[in-house]
Amino acid sequence: MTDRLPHEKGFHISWDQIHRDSRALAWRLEKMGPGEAGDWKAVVAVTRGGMAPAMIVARELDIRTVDTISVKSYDHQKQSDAVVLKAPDAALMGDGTGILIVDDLVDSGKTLELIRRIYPKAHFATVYAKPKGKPMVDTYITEVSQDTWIFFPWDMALQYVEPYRGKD
Ligand SMILES: O=P(O)(O)OC[C@H]1O[C@H](OP(=O)(O)OP(=O)(O)O)[C@H](O)[C@@H]1O
Ligand code: HPA
Ligand SMILES: [Mg+2]
Repeated sequence: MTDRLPHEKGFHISWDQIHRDSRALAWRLEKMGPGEAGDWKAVVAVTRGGMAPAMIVARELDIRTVDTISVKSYDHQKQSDAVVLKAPDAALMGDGTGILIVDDLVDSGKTLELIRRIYPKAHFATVYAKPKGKPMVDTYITEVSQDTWIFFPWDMALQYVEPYRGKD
């Protein structure tokens, strides 16, 4: 979904902000992995929005094994109609143990619900979370209200705005 509904508030995130928030996510996830050192086996980005946060998390935590999962959800149909378009490496994933799955945000929770069903033991992390989707996330940084639409820097461009006093 790309259009903002009339009741939705806009929350505009700059590159600097997503970088800071993704770093904060990484620091929170440090030592939370399984095993003695609390390390993660791999980071899996939920494409496409999870790729920038996943890269920043992987860099901060020095994780070199990074894979992707692509989920397509069909808004006009039922939740169960979300499908995996591209799966990560099966041998790497197993049941998800030791795997850190990263997305930019959770909204309805539909995307992560599907991924959770496939990898029940994985750890799910997002930078932003809306209340409805929160039960699907293990770790997140900032909560926004359900009626907020988050605008990410990769979907925006700098543009001219009229001076405030010039508006009618
Ligand atoms: O919790 P949900 O209601 O499932 O929504 C959250 C998902 O929706 C957006 O991705 P989208 O499917 O729009 O694709 P994109 O990442 O390629 O932009 C966002 O990046 C999350 O992955
Ligand atoms: O608030 C949002 N912003 C951008 N993409 C999204 N996909 C679901 N919710 C959102
Ligand atoms: Mg996405």
